[in-house]
Amino acid sequence: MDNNVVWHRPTVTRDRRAQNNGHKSVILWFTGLSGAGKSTIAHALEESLYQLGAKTYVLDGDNVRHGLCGDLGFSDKDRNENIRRIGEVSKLFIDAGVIALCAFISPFRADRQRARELVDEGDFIEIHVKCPLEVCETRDPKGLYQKARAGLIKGYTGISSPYEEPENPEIVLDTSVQNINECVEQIIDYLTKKEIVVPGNRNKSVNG
Ligand SMILES: Nc1ncnc2c1ncn2[C@@H]1O[C@H](COP(=O)(O)OP(=O)(O)OP(=O)(O)O)[C@@H](O)[C@H]1O
Ligand SMILES: Nc1ncnc2c1ncn2[C@@H]1O[C@H](COP(=O)(O)OS(=O)(=O)O)[C@@H](O)[C@H]1O
Repeated sequence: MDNNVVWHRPTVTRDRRAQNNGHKSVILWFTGLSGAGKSTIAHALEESLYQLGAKTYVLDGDNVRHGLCGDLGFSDKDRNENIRRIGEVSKLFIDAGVIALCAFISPFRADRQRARELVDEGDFIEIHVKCPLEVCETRDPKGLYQKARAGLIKGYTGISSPYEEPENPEIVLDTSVQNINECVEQIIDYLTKKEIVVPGNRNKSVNG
């Protein structure tokens, strides 16, 4: 980085924003196979958090790849860059006081670890959206597994490209067993226990 670029300290800090918002900001990082349910759960959770009055934003692989990451494909290198950019963007979101819900396959442990290391401990909550490949393939909401099996998509995660499961995620959901509401409840319980949000207390600050 250019040595002549100097960080400018804001007066409206993340702590002040949290006080104003009545909740803290964290990164909820959903990782798992395509079709495991990352986007479905992230959007359902966002709906619940929105109803609690929380400021949220979903960053979703399919959407982000239309814009910010529209120049990237699915080689290992492009996936590294995809997750690097999303890590940086999520960091800005939490600085802005927003709960960032990131739904990306993010198949590589090292990429997720790098994203985690961009922020302070406790700010990055890894959620493994677990689901057996056979179930994801049966769901196949976009018909892409079928195309991958037919050899029409090269390097498809779970078929011809690896998925590295998280070793120590903060939260594990098994969408072959738990329904969407149960998954959302489990995350809200976690956020409540960690005093990130205060359900039923829309306007009360969590920071004092
Ligand atoms: N318990 C569950 N949780 C989440 N989704 C479920 C569950 N049971 C069934 N589904 C269905 O599984 C599909 C999951 O698709 P979704 O797009 O959310 O997956 P994804 O992990 O975001 O995949 P991709 O990486 O391809 O975007 C949806 O059609 C959803 O309705
Ligand atoms: N080769 C591929 N591997 C995985 N997903 C793919 C591939 N080609 C297209 N997709 C689609 O792209 C989306 C996944 O994008 P990301 O979450 O952004 O992936 S990641 O691997 O870089 O984290 C899914 O909707 C998936 O169905």
